[in-house]
Amino acid sequence: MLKHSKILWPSPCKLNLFLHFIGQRDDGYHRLQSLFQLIDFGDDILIETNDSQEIEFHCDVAELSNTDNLIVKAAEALKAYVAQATNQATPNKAPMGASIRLTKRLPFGGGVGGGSSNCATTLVALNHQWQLGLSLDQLAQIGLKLGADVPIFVRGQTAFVEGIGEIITPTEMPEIWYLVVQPECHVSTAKIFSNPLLTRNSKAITIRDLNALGLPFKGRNTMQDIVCRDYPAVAEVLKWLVQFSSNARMTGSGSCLFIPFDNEQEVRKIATRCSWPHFVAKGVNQSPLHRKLEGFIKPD
Ligand SMILES: C[C@@](CO)(OP(=O)(O)O)[C@H](O)COP(=O)(O)OP(=O)(O)OC[C@H]1O[C@@H](n2ccc(N)nc2=O)[C@H](O)[C@@H]1O
Ligand SMILES: Nc1ncnc2c1ncn2[C@@H]1O[C@H](COP(=O)(O)OP(=O)(O)O)[C@@H](O)[C@H]1O
Repeated sequence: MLKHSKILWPSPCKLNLFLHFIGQRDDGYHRLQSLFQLIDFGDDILIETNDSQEIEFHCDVAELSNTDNLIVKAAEALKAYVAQATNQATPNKAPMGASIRLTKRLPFGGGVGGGSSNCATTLVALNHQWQLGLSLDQLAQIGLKLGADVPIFVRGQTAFVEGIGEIITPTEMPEIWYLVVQPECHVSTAKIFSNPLLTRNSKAITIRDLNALGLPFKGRNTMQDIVCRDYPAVAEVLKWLVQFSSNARMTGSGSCLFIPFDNEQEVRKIATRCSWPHFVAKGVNQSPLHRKLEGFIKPD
């Protein structure tokens, strides 16, 4: 019989240290190249499994407290995948119920991937707690249908990313500090992607070029100029950040911006002068989610 468990899981965020587009697929989706830096800061997801077949979801943010949430969608997608994989003649009767509570710290729709990370954490956590034994590959496949950035969080490693987010090459980055600032506006990802001025033919690079070209910090986010033009609140934060670092940059399709720093004290001092919502956190090569998972799997 399945032993029930109650576990608190981390759901970290990411920063795109550079981001450009090298073409479009037949379905219109843009083929990107990016360095996804995982960050040791994020939401918490508390999962308690139970004997029902129901997914119960609670969240401290009213706006996200509905079944449209990527957490609920992840749990349902996992159940559907298992149901399909199980021989119909001997349907899987194992209880797949859970009560899930999200504590939200990450801005949503800010380009830090909070929703995608919540989705990935739910897949990885429920696979562990329901003892499904699916591989990270299988979980990434399920996740990709729910969002392009989900597989990166399922893999849980800082990585050079291609395709629309499904081609992932882990790479080690210096584990430095970041100040992440959230301008007072929400950027529509779809709107930025549909802007005719967006550069869609950047020169494709290889992972070897990362060092040779001085990337990621010498790279750029090709969405940044368009977002700054359409959203003055983003331009205002960028202007404030560039006085502290020439590497100030937007993450994803915005609206959040960041500056990298080697020195924690220095970045924390700058943060005290920041009047917009913000956080300071460290870049990590391995996701805190996978560190937690390893803790369960490692022998004593
Ligand atoms: C560009 C990135 C980099 O991380 O931005 P952020 O979401 O983090 O800000 C992501 O890959 C964003 O992917 P994702 O988060 O799945 O985008 P969605 O909001 O689902 O996409 C909204 C719309 O943007 C377009 N879209 C999205 C991804 C992509 N590679 N090409 C596209 O053309 C599609 O029209 C899609 O319907
Ligand atoms: N658990 C969740 N956390 C955050 N956003 C969610 C969640 N579930 C669904 N969403 C929806 O997904 C959208 C994008 O979320 P998010 O991944 O945080 O954006 P981004 O990739 O720009 O950081 C949000 O605006 C929200 O409407």
